[in-house]
Amino acid sequence: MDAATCSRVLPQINLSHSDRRLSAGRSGSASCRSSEGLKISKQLTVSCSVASDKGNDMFGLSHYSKKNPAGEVLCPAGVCTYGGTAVESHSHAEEEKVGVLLLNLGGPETLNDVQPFLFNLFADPDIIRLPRLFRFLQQPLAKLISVLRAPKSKEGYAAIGGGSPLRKITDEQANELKKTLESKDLPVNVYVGMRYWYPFTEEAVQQIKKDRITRLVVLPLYPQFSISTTGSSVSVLQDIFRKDAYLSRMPVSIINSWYQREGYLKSMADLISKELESFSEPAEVMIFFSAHGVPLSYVEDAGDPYKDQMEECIFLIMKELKSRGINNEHTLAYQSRVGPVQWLKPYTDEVLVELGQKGVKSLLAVPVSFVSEHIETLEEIDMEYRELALESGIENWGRVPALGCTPSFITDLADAVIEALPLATAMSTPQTTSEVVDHDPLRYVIKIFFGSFLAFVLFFSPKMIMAFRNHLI
Ligand SMILES: C=CC1=C(C)c2cc3[nH]c(cc4nc(cc5[nH]c(cc1n2)c(C)c5CCC(=O)O)C(CCC(=O)O)=C4C)c(C)c3C=C
Ligand SMILES: [Fe+2]
Repeated sequence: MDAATCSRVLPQINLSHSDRRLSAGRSGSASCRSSEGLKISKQLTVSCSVASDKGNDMFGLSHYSKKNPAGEVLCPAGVCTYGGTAVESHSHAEEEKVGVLLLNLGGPETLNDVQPFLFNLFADPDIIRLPRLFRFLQQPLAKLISVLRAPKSKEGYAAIGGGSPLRKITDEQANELKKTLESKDLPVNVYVGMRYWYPFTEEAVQQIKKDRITRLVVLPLYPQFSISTTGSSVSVLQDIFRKDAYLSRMPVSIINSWYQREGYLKSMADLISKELESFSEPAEVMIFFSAHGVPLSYVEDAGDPYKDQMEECIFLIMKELKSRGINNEHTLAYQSRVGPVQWLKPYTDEVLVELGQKGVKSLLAVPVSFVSEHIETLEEIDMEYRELALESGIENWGRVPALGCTPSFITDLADAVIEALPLATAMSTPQTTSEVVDHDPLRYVIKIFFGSFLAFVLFFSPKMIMAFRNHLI
């Protein structure tokens, strides 16, 4: 187990752990924009908790925010600020130093990174959601699944050049965003914090603290909110912030989702219409939106707004295309399922086969849940799904590139930051009752005892093992 994996195993992440990871000599801090802090002379208005309520109501998603175990306002759509007491900026006399923190998933940079990266991913309780009783099994299970999954994942990463391009692309987006904000008279430091690989979110936050940032906008690079992506990254951030006196007082504004922004929708429509032109008969092309899936239980049991937001996003992109006279047929399907449970349907591979059988001859694949090229665009869509589509009778295949550093898109992100900045309030939250209860040793022993018994029955039943073998190897 390397230093990264080891530090991930620690149940409570705090800044001293990330210190250790930084000193392990990896290049994590390189991505943090730590240039000399830039200053804003104008005094910013500080918002109050009304902003978060508005965010929830606006999208009708307050059911999920109520489920936040810490009892905090975590609105899944729009800009979210913290419901606690609005804290004014650190000092009226001091000048603001604004930071923007881009949150992303992270990806293995070499084939040797693949298994520890997968371990970090499966050790995330927002990715494998075990009942409370089984939580202590999270890390052994993550180890088991990451080892089982690694050979298939390595094949995929080998096929796209031996590692994920995510870090490079996210760094480029950070640079472009910084330049664009500067051109709009907002000097900022832009930081990159990854959830499962370098530079980890903890490292970025460490740098934010060192740079004495006084106001922060958090921008997850996922257009739609899911518990498994933005939700997970924001939880990590909350954990770090609530344990640190300086950070817990810092005004923060989190942009939980931004799929409904006009600039994003127009940028997507631009890419789609441009790509349609490469077909001999553009009007005959089926526009095939392929989104990363999530297990069905996220939506049905946990109230994940991801599916609703995805469907609304597709509706809005198609509306924009229609306003430009593009009236092609379209469909939405979900890709990249992992493990033995049911995921959001319809599945991309099954729909491609059906469309081929129905006589669709031209198809344009549009990755829609992520804004960078990554393994699931470069390998899964460009190689696996393309081959499947051609075998199924589709003759003309195209794929829309991810937004990456498309200027109109970066400009829209910059506008989103500018709009979110005045809404920032302190993130400070007290420790929750459930966290306190977890420290009761008797309850802990009882949980371990019954949990082990149930886990043995469940995980080592032949059905379960077959399910993992079928899907994971
Ligand atoms: C909106 C985007 C994403 C959602 C939702 C999401 C949920 C999710 N993912 C897994 C399991 C894996 N994801 C993997 C890679 C991966 N996932 C996303 C995005 C979303 N995931 C991206 C951008 C990437 C690629 C990173 C890169 O290196 O390029 C992987 C590893 C690759 C593989 O083996 O297929 C796994 C595993 C789950 C279980 C999940 C929801 C619960
Ligand atoms: Fe994923």
